[in-house]
Amino acid sequence: MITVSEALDHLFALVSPLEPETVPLAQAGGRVLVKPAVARRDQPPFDGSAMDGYAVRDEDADPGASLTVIGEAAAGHRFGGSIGPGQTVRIFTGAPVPKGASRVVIQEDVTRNGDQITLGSKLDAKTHIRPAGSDFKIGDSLDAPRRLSPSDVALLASMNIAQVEVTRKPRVALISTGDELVMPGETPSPDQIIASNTFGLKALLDQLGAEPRVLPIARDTRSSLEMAFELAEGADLVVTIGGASVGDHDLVGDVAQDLGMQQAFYKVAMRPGKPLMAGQMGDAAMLGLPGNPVSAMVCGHVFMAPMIRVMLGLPACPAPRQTARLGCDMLKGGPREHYMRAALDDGEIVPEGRQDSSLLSLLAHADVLLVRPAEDPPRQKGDQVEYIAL
Ligand SMILES: Nc1nc2c(c(=O)[nH]1)N[C@H]1C(S)=C(S)[C@@H](COP(=O)(O)OP(=O)(O)OC[C@H]3O[C@@H](n4cnc5c(N)ncnc54)[C@H](O)[C@@H]3O)O[C@H]1N2
Ligand code: MOO
Repeated sequence: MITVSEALDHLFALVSPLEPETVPLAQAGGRVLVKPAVARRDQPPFDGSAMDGYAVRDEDADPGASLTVIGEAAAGHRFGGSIGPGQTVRIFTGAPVPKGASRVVIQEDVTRNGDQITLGSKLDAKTHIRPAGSDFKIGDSLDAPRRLSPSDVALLASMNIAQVEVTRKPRVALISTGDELVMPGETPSPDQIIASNTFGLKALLDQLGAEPRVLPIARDTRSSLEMAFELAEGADLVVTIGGASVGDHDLVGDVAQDLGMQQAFYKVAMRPGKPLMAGQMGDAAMLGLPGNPVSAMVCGHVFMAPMIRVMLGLPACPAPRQTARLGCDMLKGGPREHYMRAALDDGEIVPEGRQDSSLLSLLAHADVLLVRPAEDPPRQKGDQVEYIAL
């Protein structure tokens, strides 16, 4: 059996960044920017007022001074003239600061009477002016590759970038396998259960920015599996669920190989997720996940997600790990790297008592996957341990 890290190296060799496409900014959130986006203007494009008040010359900004209001500057409407000695312009937040003014006195510090104002006895030291280009300047850029956050999208809009080049979404075909499965909402026979991890993986793929397609469930026969692989035609990644182990009805690996799948590996020294397989199938990468619901979901986070990130043009990295303080003692670990459902509370991590790979309810309640290396020695409360956020 190979290690998780060796398996990831094989998987990264099976995928490469997809081609770019251009999308309107309104559809750019969550997509991966392909090349740096360069600002087409300065922001703000003028020295602007940060407050509602009165624009004044520095020389006139004395406590108690009386000034004459000669006009108004509002957001979108500048005052065309300039301010001379003893003069002021009524100004609002976002308006260009008139020529001659070097500060804005907030209206709370002013008494107005007709076109005369009197400055208060205490003025703050701030200019309340945002200099031109103080946010960004023409030519400043947002670097790529980068998954565009809501804040990034706002920044791009501000840079007057209406369309962006992003990586095409990876097309992923999800094939559930097994005579025991029915789709959610259907009526199972007494021996059947509902396909669950299929939909968990679909949600994960949506979140990762892929384009998942849930195919009809393949039954435990060669012909049904062959048909499912046929339906997966056109996918960049084909993900099968179940039928990966050594039982008489576990046919996925055999059928895939008969259809030309070049196997990269089978079985990984991890728990859960041991009977994982992967390979190249025509133009697509193939990832065969174990059927146990938690195994499939854990492999989704540990293997499928990093593959998708590479296809999106992001760096080839394992799922990011963080560290936390263990909240209890743990006995010696086993021979396989163990991904344990755990609670993380106030910086302290505590694994669930039960770790059977069929228990989805525990996965749904877990905050993180605590990662124990193979042959981990006994651990004490307070030790630092690694985890992957869910
Ligand atoms: N003799 C051995 N038996 C098993 C081994 C082994 O090493 N030797 N490994 C066990 C491990 S570990 C796992 S994991 C499972 C993986 O088996 P398969 O990938 O062949 O999965 P199935 O047998 O098809 O299903 C296992 C389990 O999961 C349920 N399942 C399958 N697909 C779904 C789905 N889409 N949604 C919900 N539940 C699903 C299925 O009904 C089974 O209960 O093998 C062990 N056996
Ligand atoms: O690896 Mo299985 O995936 O332990 O349940």
